[in-house]
Amino acid sequence: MSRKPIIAGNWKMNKTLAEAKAFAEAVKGKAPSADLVETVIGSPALFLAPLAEILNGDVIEVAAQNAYFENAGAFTGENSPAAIADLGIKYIIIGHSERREYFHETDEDINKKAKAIIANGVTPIICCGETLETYEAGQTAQWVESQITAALKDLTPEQVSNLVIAYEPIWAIGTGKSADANTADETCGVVRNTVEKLYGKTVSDAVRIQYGGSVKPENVAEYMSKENVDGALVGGASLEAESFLALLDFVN
Ligand SMILES: O=C(CO)COP(=O)(O)O
Repeated sequence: MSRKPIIAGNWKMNKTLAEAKAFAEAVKGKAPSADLVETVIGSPALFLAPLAEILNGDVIEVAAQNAYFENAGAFTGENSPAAIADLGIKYIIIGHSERREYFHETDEDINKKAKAIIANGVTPIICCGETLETYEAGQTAQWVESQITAALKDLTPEQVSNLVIAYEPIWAIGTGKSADANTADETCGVVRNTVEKLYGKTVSDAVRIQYGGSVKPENVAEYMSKENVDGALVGGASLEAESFLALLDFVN
């Protein structure tokens, strides 16, 4: 089964407008062919429009880092999936552990967001992952299975086939302490088996699963060599243009 690799940067709450634009100008025209790998920049909402404009026609896609689950209304401070879709944005990251922890997002919210995003023709990148405590208690598989089952509730097989899921162990995010490639492969395998149990093998063979947590140019190829790892969701190492582009070198 060959799934197209997908490398996505997640800038989190970093950069000014000038820095975001300079980054886009620096990477424009430099990513490998979209036949080999999909390349995505996850930007704060403020910079989505200028990034989409600079990268219009380039192989690099832009992703939002969040969206609300309503298309309009009295929801001060939120951004709708409809408005994000209207900018030509292809992906929206949802359920990141930082959103779950600091902004109290629940599995139910994430499921509603997934549905609203898909209804607007955008692909969600749905994050899951366990705390250090859960990992050390040997409960990772049950935890991730439960998060994924809740996030996918009521989605159709076709919708799930087109999704991207990111497995990000919380203990490996921004810590420099990455899960080793076999552990990442094993838990991405748990995600795939969960999808298979819910939707069957055709769907689980199609869904793309990223690993995230201290991925760098030096270790990305090892993750990408694993059966169940189809991509990476990268924080720190996606912030500088040179390092971001170096994450794509594994295709050569
Ligand atoms: O949370 C992450 C990406 O969403 C991972 O962040 P780091 O790559 O900085 O560990």
